[in-house]
Amino acid sequence: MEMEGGEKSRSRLCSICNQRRPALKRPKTLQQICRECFYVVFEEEIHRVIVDNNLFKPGERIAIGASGGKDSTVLAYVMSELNRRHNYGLDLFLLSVDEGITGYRDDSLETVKRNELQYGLPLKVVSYKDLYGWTMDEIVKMIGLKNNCTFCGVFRRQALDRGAALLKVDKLATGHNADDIAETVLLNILRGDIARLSRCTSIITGEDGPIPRCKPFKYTYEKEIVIYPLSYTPLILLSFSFLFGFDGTLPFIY
Ligand SMILES: Nc1ncnc2c1ncn2[C@@H]1O[C@H](COP(=O)(O)OP(=O)(O)OP(=O)(O)O)[C@@H](O)[C@H]1O
Repeated sequence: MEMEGGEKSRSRLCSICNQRRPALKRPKTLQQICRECFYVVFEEEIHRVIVDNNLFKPGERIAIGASGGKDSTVLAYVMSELNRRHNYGLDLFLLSVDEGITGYRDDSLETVKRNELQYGLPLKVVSYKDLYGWTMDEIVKMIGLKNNCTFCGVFRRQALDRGAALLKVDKLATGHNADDIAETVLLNILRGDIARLSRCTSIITGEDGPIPRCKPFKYTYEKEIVIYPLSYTPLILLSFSFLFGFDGTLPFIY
């Protein structure tokens, strides 16, 4: 995302439609494109990933792991749009895990509750307190801060499986993006964990477990996920306005 000014940028046109002024340089391809073309290519690339990898079958019930963060919020919106536009025939649900972390998850759950209404997707919240009898705050009081992320990660994984079983879904889609996967690859190399290294880039995992998981954003750059809600969509913009302090201007515009 580079800002440029002056005569040179004014004379350029979007390299896709060749009609409008470019609004951004795509971090992924370095193409200079307009806002309108950006949201079309962003959504269509995800559609291609879904189709080319047979991520879903018509009639399936799919839970979207909804943390209230940017990735899963954009994923919920894009999946509900594509499901309608391309007639995937999926029953979509939002599934949130409330770890019981005061000042963190309680805030982001408010975003998920807004998404439930805005996108018209039923929401299921499963909490550590209900599943395990302990909130994460209570666990930290007992064990301290050391290793608490490891506990939380293991519990969350299990809680997502339990929530998915309660919703009777066929698959769980998560908002893991290309940057997350690159980070995991590097971590596994540093740890020398060959088994995980070979698994961590798969777009579908856990097919032999209770609920297969998939990553429709496997090839999507984090920067583009951040740009997407700013670039067009009124509904999703509403979800993010409090995060970005959106004032009607696009920071990446020339
Ligand atoms: N509490 C949660 N409830 C439901 N799903 C979750 C939760 N936490 C994480 N996930 C799922 O796992 C994915 C990866 O989460 P993680 O926290 O590692 O990354 P992130 O980049 O911060 O994602 P996000 O921006 O969606 O919060 C999320 O996109 C979401 O689909």
